[in-house]
Amino acid sequence: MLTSRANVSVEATESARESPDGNHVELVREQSVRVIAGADADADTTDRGDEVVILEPSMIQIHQLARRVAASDISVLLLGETGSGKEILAETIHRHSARRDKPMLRLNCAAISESLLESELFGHEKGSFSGAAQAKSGLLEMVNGGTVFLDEVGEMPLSLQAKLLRVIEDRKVTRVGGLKPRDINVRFVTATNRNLAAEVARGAFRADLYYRFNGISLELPPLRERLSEIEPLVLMFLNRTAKQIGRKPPTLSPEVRAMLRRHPWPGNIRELRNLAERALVVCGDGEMITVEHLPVGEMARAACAFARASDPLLSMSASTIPPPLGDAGPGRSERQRITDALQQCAGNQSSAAKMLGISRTTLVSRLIEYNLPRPRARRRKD
Ligand SMILES: Nc1ncnc2c1ncn2[C@@H]1O[C@H](COP(=O)(O)OP(=O)(O)OP(=O)(O)O)[C@@H](O)[C@H]1O
Repeated sequence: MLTSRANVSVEATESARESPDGNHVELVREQSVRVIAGADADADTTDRGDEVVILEPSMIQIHQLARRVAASDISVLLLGETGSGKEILAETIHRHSARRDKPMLRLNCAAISESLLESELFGHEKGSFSGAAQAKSGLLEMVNGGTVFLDEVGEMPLSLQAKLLRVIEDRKVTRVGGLKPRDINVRFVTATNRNLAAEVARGAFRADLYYRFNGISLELPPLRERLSEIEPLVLMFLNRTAKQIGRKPPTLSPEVRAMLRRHPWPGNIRELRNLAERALVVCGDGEMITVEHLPVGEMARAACAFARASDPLLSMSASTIPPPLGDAGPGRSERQRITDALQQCAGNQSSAAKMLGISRTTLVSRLIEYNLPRPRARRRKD
């Protein structure tokens, strides 16, 4: 059974509070951090024993497929944005494969130089290059019988791609500076956040190696398309960090919950984890996490850069709203002017943009930048 709603419970409590204007009492729903149950034998955890949250139907499907695929020896290519959980999926594949009792080794192809990458993969003989004081077996030899996880494989230099292809086809590896080919038996799981097919098309990645790696590809959706997982993930990270530093688990304010759902999470779960850990250390013990505990400016900038990168129209619209005469602070007044204009135009974005003297796309980018809710499109009456 995959990690499911059953063991990712979010406890909700309701409490009565005076409204901000003091005129009435309102019910406030707070979600408190769940107590993470001990991992059951079949639950998904990372190799470090951290709990993995998988709630979104698309994610459940991918992890189920990964487990099915794990049983065969087919090579698997994992696609998805940075921080979306490719390494965790690679671990799942290894753990559910017949190679589970052998090692799984990871190599980040973007993190080291070409020559080091080659000697890490293939090993080297003594004296084969300056600094090679000892002979060293490479990853492919060391992991024999197990799984090699090549992360960011799209960054692998073409010359090394050719050598690796040879190794895969011959199932033999020769150390750098050596002559003796050694038998190897490894399964490749590779990952990239690039469009590898496009890299092949532009000649930056070898087509033959791409087909070797891409026995089957699994694509992880970005976190912004996994809305049901955002809050449980935040709560899980908060709970974990609170435990580590001996704090009471905090709760989330309704504004924070809304903000977390609106943010596009360009850094995906890694970004969310950092944000949760930071929020916990800046808020008081057992306090509710409010917007003040979040790096709002940083989030807005990241959201804006993301919107620009994913919408060429936005990147072309360089116009800014001209500041009105006598403005106190440009950031605050611009945000306020947008809110006012939208209110006056009953949420009609085109009219509000006209009123502000900017294009509709600029208005949308400002809404994202200032973390303002986008008004829903109205239906025309026939
Ligand atoms: N479903 C999940 N539940 C809990 N934690 C997760 C989940 N997915 C990812 N994480 C955590 O988020 C962080 C990033 O995940 P991971 O390293 O697997 O992403 P990635 O896609 O391989 O990133 P990159 O492309 O940058 O290498 C890790 O700390 C990981 O433990």
